[in-house]
Order: sequence, then C-alpha cells, then structure tokens
Amino acid sequence: MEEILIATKNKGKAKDFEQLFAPFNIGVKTLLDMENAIDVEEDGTTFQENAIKKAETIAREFNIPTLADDSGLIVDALDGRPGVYSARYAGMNKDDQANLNKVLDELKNVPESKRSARFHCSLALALPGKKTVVVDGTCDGVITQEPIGDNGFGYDPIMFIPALDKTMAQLSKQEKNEISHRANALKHLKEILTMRQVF
Ligand SMILES: O=c1[nH]c(=O)c2ncn([C@@H]3O[C@H](COP(=O)(O)OP(=O)(O)OP(=O)(O)O)[C@@H](O)[C@H]3O)c2[nH]1
Ligand SMILES: [Mg+2]
Repeated sequence: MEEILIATKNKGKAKDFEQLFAPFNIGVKTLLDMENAIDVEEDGTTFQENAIKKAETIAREFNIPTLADDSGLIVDALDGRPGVYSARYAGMNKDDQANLNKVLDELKNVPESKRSARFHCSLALALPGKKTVVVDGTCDGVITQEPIGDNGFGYDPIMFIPALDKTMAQLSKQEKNEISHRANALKHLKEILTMRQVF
C-alpha cells in the first residue's frame, strides 16, 4: 500500500493519524486535503457501523484504500453516553468545550469511584475490491471534576489516565499515541494486515 486516505474531517484525529502512520512508508491524506468530499451521514447505532459506512462511501468516491475512524467516550455512570453521539453531544455544531461541559454537568454529584469511562475507537479499512477490515481499540480512564491540560482534542482534558497520573490533554502527542484507543485499534489493524501481507 503506497497511499491511504483517512476519511475524517476532524483536525484532532488527522494529527493523531499523521503521527501514528509516521513509522510506515505510506503517504497519508485526510478529507481536509480533498475537495468535494461528500458528507457521510453517521446514522449507525454502533461505532463499527459508522466506521464501515464512512470508509466504504469515501473509498468508492476516490477509489483508493480508505481508513475511517468512528470513536467516542463511554461513561459508565451515564449508561454509556455520549457514545456514538460524542461529537454532537451538546448540539450539531460539534463544540468540544460544550460537549465536555455537558458531561461534567451530568456527573456533578457523582463521586470519583463512580466516574469510570473509556474511549472507544472502531477503525474500518476499505480496500477497493476487497472485504472491509474492522477493528476496535479502547482506553480506560476516570472523568475529572474539571478540565485539565491543553493538548489533544475533544474530551481529552477530562479523561484522567490513572496509570500515567495525567489527563489525556496533559500527555504529549507521542505519549497519547502509545496508549490511546486509536493507537490500540491501529495495532490490531496492523496485526491483521501483516497476517494478510497487505503491508
Ligand atoms: O478527547 C478525545 N480524544 C480522542 O482521542 C477522541 N476520539 C474521539 N473523541 C470524541 O468522539 C468524537 C468522535 O466522533 P466521530 O468519530 O464521528 O468523529 P468526528 O465527527 O469528529 O470526525 P469524522 O472522523 O467523522 O470526520 C470526537 O468528535 C470527540 O468528541 C475523542 N475525544
Ligand atoms: Mg463524525
């Protein structure tokens, strides 16, 4: 594989993938580099469904290997919300700040012992003419009482990683990309592709 298109318009994800793909000898583009990319409606009820739809729709449009990421935050005390609605939890304008404030608000009276959460990432790789490959990755944490740290995107400032004693937003790019849900999913994808000799 010489070039891969990441079917995302999310700048935070694009940065994560740029770094995650740096060790491979593969050109990486995202939809932020493409003109006329269609907007794929994310109407699935699972991360996998949405990832497959994004990957296959965009692969068909541009006819190149396409990787899509559908991801989000699962909070146990909120029965799994925001889940697949993570990007638009506080409204259709996808405001990261409003989204994380809504989660903090809903957890206002919840003690630390009950603030467990995990990030989930489903990746779908659509290769023209082949069956789409789907993998998952997760990363466990605890929701903080207030945002801490300036790095990353989305809910990173409220996602505390006990093993590192930092929030995701206090990690460097390299540190996040060693432990994140996205990195874990990509590891699984690499294992499958190595087995199938795609890489
Ligand atoms: O703190 C975070 N660190 C992460 O590493 C992360 N990964 C996902 N998320 C949240 O989940 C939504 C994905 O929704 P999503 O998969 O539909 O993506 P999106 O709509 O933003 O872009 P696209 O890839 O669909 O174009 C994002 O917007 C974020 O709110 C994250 N938050
Ligand atoms: Mg989306």
